Amino acid sequence: MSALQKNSDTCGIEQEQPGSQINPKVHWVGVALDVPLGDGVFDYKSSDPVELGVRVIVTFGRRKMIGVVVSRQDKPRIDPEQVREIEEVLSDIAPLPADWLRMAQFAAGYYQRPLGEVMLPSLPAPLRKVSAYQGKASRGGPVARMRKQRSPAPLPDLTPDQIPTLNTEQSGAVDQIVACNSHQTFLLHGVTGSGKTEVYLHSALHYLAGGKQVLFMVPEINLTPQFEQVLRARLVHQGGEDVLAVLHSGLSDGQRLREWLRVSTGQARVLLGTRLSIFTPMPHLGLIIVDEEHDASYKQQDGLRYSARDLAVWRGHDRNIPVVLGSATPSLESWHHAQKQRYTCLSLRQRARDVTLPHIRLVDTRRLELQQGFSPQLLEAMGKRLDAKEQVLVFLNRRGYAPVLSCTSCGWVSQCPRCTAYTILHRSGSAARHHHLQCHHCGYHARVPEKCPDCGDADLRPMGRGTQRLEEYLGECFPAARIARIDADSTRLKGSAQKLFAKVHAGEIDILVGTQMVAKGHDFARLGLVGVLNADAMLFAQDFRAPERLFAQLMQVAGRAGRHVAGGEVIVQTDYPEQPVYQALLHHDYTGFARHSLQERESVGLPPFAFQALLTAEAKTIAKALSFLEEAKSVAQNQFSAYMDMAVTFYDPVPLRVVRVAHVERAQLLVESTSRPVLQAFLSAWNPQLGPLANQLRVRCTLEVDPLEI
Ligand SMILES: Nc1ncnc2c1ncn2[C@@H]1O[C@H](COP(=O)(O)OP(=O)(O)OP(=O)(O)O)[C@@H](O)[C@H]1O
Ligand SMILES: [Zn+2]
Repeated sequence: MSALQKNSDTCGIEQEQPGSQINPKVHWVGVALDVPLGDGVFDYKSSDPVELGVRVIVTFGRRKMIGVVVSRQDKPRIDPEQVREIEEVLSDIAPLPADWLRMAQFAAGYYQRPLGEVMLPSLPAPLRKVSAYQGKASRGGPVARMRKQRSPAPLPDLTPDQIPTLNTEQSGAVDQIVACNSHQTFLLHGVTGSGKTEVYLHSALHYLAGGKQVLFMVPEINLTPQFEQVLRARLVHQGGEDVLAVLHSGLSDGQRLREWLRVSTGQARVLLGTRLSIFTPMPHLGLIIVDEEHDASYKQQDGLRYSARDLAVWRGHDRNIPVVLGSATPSLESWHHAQKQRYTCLSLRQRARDVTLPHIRLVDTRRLELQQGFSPQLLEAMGKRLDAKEQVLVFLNRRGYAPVLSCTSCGWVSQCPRCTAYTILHRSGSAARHHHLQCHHCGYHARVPEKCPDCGDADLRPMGRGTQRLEEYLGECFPAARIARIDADSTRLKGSAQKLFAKVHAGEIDILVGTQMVAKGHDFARLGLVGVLNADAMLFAQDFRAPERLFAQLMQVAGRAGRHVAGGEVIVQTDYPEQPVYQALLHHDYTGFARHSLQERESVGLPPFAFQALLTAEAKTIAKALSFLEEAKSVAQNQFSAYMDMAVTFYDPVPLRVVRVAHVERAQLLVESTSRPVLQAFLSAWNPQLGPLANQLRVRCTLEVDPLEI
């Protein structure tokens, strides 16, 4: 066994106890390390007292690592002879504050991860890399190096556009938010274009004036750079040049460190960031805003699978400050909390500008002849809008040229050799060198075969369509129109999404074709018509959240139409116009949709009326994955039967919808309870058994709490 054993008992963060005994000669501490063992906290010693929250360099096994001191104890929990000395105490930044430590501890417990795996990855990379501190290149460490560098040139002083006067609904909402001087969670439910941003801004300015910091979370920043500019322009007048810091995954390590330091020292007062920003220390935090709170990107999908929105509510409660969750289509979880008066609902029912919500038309495609997926109605409406010099948005949530390539004589279809999935035909431009087949699950690339690999026939045809094919077809239909496609392919290069959106905003684009990237948040001024293709694909998905997601997506994309000029229209093509999702959309009826969906969820005991955790297994074969899950289930039923009596229930292990990805086969086991504390207690007991079992059966497993996709 290595010199460092994992602590046998659960090592939480020390609650400061006045007068607690500390050995005068040796100081025993618990250090959280990014190591997937036990609770992620390991014993070390020091001859000097060490503060909680301080970062230290230690040796773990044979490696040097940076860790965070999270506890001090009278004696170590392993043989004192085996405890190593802390090598270096890093004092280039202040100790991580107590509330940050508390939140990390909460997240580790709630999401069932070792504490070190929560803490360390949430810090900017240079602060957790030993090489940044030791060796020739370190030059005093990353913080000192950064201070020596010149600060980036000051940003141009932007004058804000005309600041609108709040309408009655907006000022009512702001009044309630700013009147709150303790914890309260507000659900700002405002229809698309109702001016939620102004409510956030006014509330933020109020807390800034009171000397507080504001955390403003958004699902994505790359897509909405103009929002950052607007925010900056509005804030500098109150908070000075340095007021805004921005954090998202597109920043370099150095940029991220700089922004993190500015916020955690209290210098920058507003942090605009994506989900990772929830873990930034903010000494004067006074308000948290979560825009588009329903957005799935608040949920991290690997490593620590946390929900930044849920942690925001926790943090607000812990710091005793208000939290504002805003959306035109709140998640059913948040809506349910509001219905139960746990959250305070603030409603904006009207659009802020003098326009109504767009008119929605369902085009029944059952008996229609479609041309490349377009109904005659949609094409005609597009023509009219273009003639009137308005912009048109065509929404299809599928990138690539066609979802599969197929042989007309033998029925061969293009399949990924590594996954149970088709390869997608990609074709940007007409030259054959721009054509290839791509797997959207594992990234596999292949050239397009000249003839069928099975029968040799040369007649291979694309089946179905993606955004590239729509773009091509629209070019033929509307040769004079300037068309832009915005999807993950067209925006791969850094800055390209910004450029494309800037062109749309500048009126240099007539038709915008895009995936869900174009659906959110954008305040297009000239967009008159939105056309939605192939929404039905999401209608009958297995996941019980699929209708909720579809409805939110349709409401959001529809909400891009007619925001500044009257007469906006949305055309949704469907084979199932009678479906409740479409009927609710037709009437812009979020409330009705939510009521109906919650009733349904309640009657079958699904979230938010139940709490779930998902155990996923990955193995060489599906049989192995399934047998691990069976074994895990029987461990639960045999060893923890008390929880089964307390309403913890298991579904059967099942293969994932796409079973094999990159040669790995996957299955899942869903656990559910009507009580969150009971589920939590059960998971804490069960989870430590899973790692050893998985090792034994040569399976990789992950446990996810509150999974969004099932
Ligand atoms: N009080 C107001 N008077 C006039 N215009 C306003 C007012 N408040 C906001 N606006 C304008 O209304 C438009 C929509 O506002 P905003 O983008 O904040 O909507 P939103 O509620 O965030 O919508 P979505 O959920 O669709 O993103 C913007 O162009 C904004 O400048
Ligand atoms: Zn693949």
